[in-house]
Amino acid sequence: MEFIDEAIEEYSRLFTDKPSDLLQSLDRETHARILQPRMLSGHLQGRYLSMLSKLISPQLIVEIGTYTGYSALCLAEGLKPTGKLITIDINEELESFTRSFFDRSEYAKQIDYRIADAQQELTSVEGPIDLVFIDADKRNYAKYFDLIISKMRPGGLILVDNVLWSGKIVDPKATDKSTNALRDFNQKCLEDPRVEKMLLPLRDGLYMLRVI
Ligand SMILES: C[S@@+](CC[C@H](N)C(=O)[O-])C[C@H]1O[C@@H](n2cnc3c(N)ncnc32)[C@H](O)[C@@H]1O
Repeated sequence: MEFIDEAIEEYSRLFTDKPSDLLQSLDRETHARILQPRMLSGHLQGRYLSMLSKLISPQLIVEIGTYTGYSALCLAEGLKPTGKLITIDINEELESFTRSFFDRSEYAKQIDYRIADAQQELTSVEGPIDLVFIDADKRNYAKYFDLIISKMRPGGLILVDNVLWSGKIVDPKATDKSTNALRDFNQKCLEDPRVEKMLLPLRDGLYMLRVI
């Protein structure tokens, strides 16, 4: 399901800053060479992540689900000069492709790319975390949230991607495990008094959770 009319989306892209040459190249190469390129955040969401990160000016960003690194490079644009971005992905087959783009970026020294299962890796990440982007396996979103919430800086931001799941979230006929897990996750966040919440219908749905 497309949430926004294609012409409106195209107009929005026209009136939004273009991604860097490196990001445009990463987008093209991912579509040409890597399976499931739809997973890449893309132009509009990427610029949104970059702008939020610049507003926060984070010292520590944690990303769960690197894929080919598009969102990581967007989020890194807002890092403090001494800041660090930890990005975790379980898929070692993407490592050399993704690392080659990180290495060519001006943020190369600030990006700590880890090939690991996020649940295990997150236990060793120390806070305070200023900004989190959860964008991995949907069925474990609640576990990721539980693992990071106590490490967040008060006022920090947790962003969660795909929470509308191509519209399946509101389709009563959709009862697969990922859809149900996302419904439970969204409900859990709604009921959690530790976060302010805003579900933004950008792309596939971005849940914005500000830690109180
Ligand atoms: C939607 S993609 C991430 C897209 C990326 N954030 C972007 O916007 O360009 C999801 C990624 O999560 C990774 N993933 C799935 N299960 C994982 C796990 N248990 N631990 C770490 N990464 C996982 C997948 O390998 C995949 O690359």
